[in-house]
Amino acid sequence: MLEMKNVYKSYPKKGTGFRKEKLSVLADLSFQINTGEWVALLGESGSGKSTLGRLILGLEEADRGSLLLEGRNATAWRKENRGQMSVVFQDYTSSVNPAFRIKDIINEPLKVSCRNNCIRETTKSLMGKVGLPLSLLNRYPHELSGGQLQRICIARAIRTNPRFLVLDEAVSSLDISIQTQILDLLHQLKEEMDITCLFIAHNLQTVTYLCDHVIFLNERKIAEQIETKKLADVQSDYAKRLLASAVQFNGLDEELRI
Ligand SMILES: Nc1ncnc2c1ncn2[C@@H]1O[C@H](COP(=O)(O)OP(=O)(O)OP(=O)(O)O)[C@@H](O)[C@H]1O
Repeated sequence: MLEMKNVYKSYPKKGTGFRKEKLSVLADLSFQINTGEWVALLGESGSGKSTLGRLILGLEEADRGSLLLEGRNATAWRKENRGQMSVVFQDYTSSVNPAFRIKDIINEPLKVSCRNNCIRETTKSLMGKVGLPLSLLNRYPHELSGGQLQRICIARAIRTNPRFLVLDEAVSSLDISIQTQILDLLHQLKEEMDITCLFIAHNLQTVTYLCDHVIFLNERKIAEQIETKKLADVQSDYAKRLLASAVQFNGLDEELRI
């Protein structure tokens, strides 16, 4: 479905005036995601995960390297497949227009992808799918809880029945019990929909629940890519360290609960 080859990305360094110094964020990055796979992208804060997501979504351009979607140049693919790639961001509040009613927020994607053949869901069935009552449709975003609003963002993301979904820390800012509900919802969507997903995350547990593969991003490069069920066999020092800290944390958590 997606193939990234030798991609480089940098940003101008702030405060360097005319010297035009660059901050290199991704360097010589190559990986692929097969159709139907859910792949987690794990890495420390600032390691370039969201930048990578934005390159895939076409919100930013790589300095060099190539990105293919279903074997086609990504820019051409996106033009030909409007509504077939969507995203859910971490910050559900800023990703909706506060002046829009919920029904208009959910239907926003239809404005850009008006090909009727990709619209298979009614607003009603979509609300059922994300587990929300129809009575919310006439409300405004500030009248919903964080968990409800993130469900609305998910409903909007799947409005056009996309083939590729980017979840950029989509559960990170919700409290634990709501996180669990949203993860269950995503799990259900994974079962029901024919969708390929890049799941950008910090938390290893969310990843093991949802994803088939894990990519560890470290120091601008991919440290390792491995099947989730083989996580115990990671080879790179970075992935080993990240796993060890997660296991330690969970152990502590268990102790605290007792
Ligand atoms: N538009 C931008 N201009 C300049 N620098 C940027 C820009 N976007 C990101 N960066 C820098 O690029 C690096 C990677 O940022 P990015 O947001 O991709 O990391 P991340 O792994 O998603 O972090 P987090 O987990 O904290 O969200 C950071 O050092 C960040 O400050």
